[in-house]
Amino acid sequence: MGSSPATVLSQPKVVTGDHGYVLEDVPHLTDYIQHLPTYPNPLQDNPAYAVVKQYFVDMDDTIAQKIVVHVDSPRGTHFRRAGPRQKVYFKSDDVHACIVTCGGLCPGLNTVIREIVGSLHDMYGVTRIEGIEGGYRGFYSRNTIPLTPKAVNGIHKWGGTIIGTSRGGYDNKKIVNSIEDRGINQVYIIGGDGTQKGASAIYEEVRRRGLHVAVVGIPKTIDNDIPVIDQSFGFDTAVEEAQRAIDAAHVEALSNENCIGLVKLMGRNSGFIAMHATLASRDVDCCLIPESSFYLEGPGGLFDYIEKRIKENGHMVIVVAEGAGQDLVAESLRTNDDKDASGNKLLNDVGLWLSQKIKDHFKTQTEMEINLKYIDPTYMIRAVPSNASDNVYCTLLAQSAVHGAMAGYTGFTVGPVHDIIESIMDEAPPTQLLDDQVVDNGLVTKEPVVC
Ligand SMILES: Nc1ncnc2c1ncn2[C@@H]1O[C@H](COP(=O)(O)OP(=O)(O)OP(=O)(O)O)[C@@H](O)[C@H]1O
Ligand SMILES: O=P(O)(O)OC[C@H]1O[C@](O)(CO)[C@@H](O)[C@@H]1O
Ligand SMILES: [Mg+2]
Repeated sequence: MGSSPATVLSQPKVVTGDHGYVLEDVPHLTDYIQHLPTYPNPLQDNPAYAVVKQYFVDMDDTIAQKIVVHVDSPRGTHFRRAGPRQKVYFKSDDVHACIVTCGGLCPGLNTVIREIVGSLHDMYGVTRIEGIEGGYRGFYSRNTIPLTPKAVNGIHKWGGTIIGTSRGGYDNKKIVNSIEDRGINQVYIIGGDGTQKGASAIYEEVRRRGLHVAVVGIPKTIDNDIPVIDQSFGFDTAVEEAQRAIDAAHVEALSNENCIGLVKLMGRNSGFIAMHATLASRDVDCCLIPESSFYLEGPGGLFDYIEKRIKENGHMVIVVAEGAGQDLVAESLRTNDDKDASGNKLLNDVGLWLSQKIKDHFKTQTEMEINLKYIDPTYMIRAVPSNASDNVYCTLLAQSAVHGAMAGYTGFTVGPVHDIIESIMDEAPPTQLLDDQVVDNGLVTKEPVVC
């Protein structure tokens, strides 16, 4: 087996075809290692799959990013479909896999860990799987945790991550040295935008060294702020959990005179949790999100609206995403330039600030006496185990990641596009709204489809 280490950053693999067809392909080990041996996929001998007629994904299957088209639209961007391939680029006995979780907690982390272990073990007969403890820094500062099917059996019922997580501590050279020294050849990296930027750089360094190592990212963010994919895992659970806080705020608001129930929900740069929880609840009068600015005073301002709703209804419920109104908070509090260990800007507490502003306004500017009940369930919505639908989703993601690595793909992430799981080039996902999302009256919505 010959290898030729690449000296420059890998180029995006883009394949074009007729009628404006574009395939954003994912890197493969054979892009930089020649003459890699292949093996038949052991799944073909697995009795569990004997009844399935076509189990393997056709090598040419790709999925269109946009499914709303016009008669003369170009075929547009496509992604490679994830799933098991007929040929694999690792002998099961030779696989030495590791899993790491980084960034904030998210429901479903343990399910993904469990299902990576289960897929590697049950589908491919892999027995050497280790957990990297406490995020990226664990690669070079901690011992690994052996992950067997028995060790991970019940963990999908628990919140958090059994291997721990952290922010900061990213050292590309030390991490890749550790991968090389330990003889690890499959790296599963579960985390958000920061983590995936780190994963992409790990892939580049692995490639530069010409290593037979597959690097796979599994996108995680409770904020659901990843473009391209339909939804991130744990989001459904978080929205469900947020309902409890909104329900409590509504009960308080209903039961007390002139009462405002105010709930702050997670969402640093995006209001997806706040918006979905609002749409699901139907008890929320006003939802404030980072994507849409608002103002407090004067006609059309928030105070004006609160006064109107209280007069009409005797109560109201407000949901505010943690990243909303940061410009306004910064005007009245000191500018906060603090950052967390990963370099993320630390936000001012919009919930407390808004509570105080509303109370002050009604006390000093109106005759109306109000009651305000503030609920901050921040960590409660992400420290819970994943719900049933997230569990199924996490399982599919984990299986797709394992199939992709076994098939020799590397430097990619997996995620659903139109409910079909794709392999997507591993590059930093920007945290911004997609083209087909519209902002209207403080609410962000995906463009509706009429069937
Ligand atoms: N640009 C980057 N390059 C390399 N590593 C990074 C980069 N940004 C962040 N990291 C590393 O990735 C890890 C996780 O980053 P971060 O704390 O920002 O969480 P995240 O993955 O974005 O998840 P969350 O959704 O919780 O924000 C940290 O160890 C951090 O040092
Ligand atoms: O307090 P921590 O653990 O840094 O995490 C808080 C952040 O994590 C997130 O949930 C993203 O994972 C953000 O919504 C939030 O700002
Ligand atoms: Mg992040």
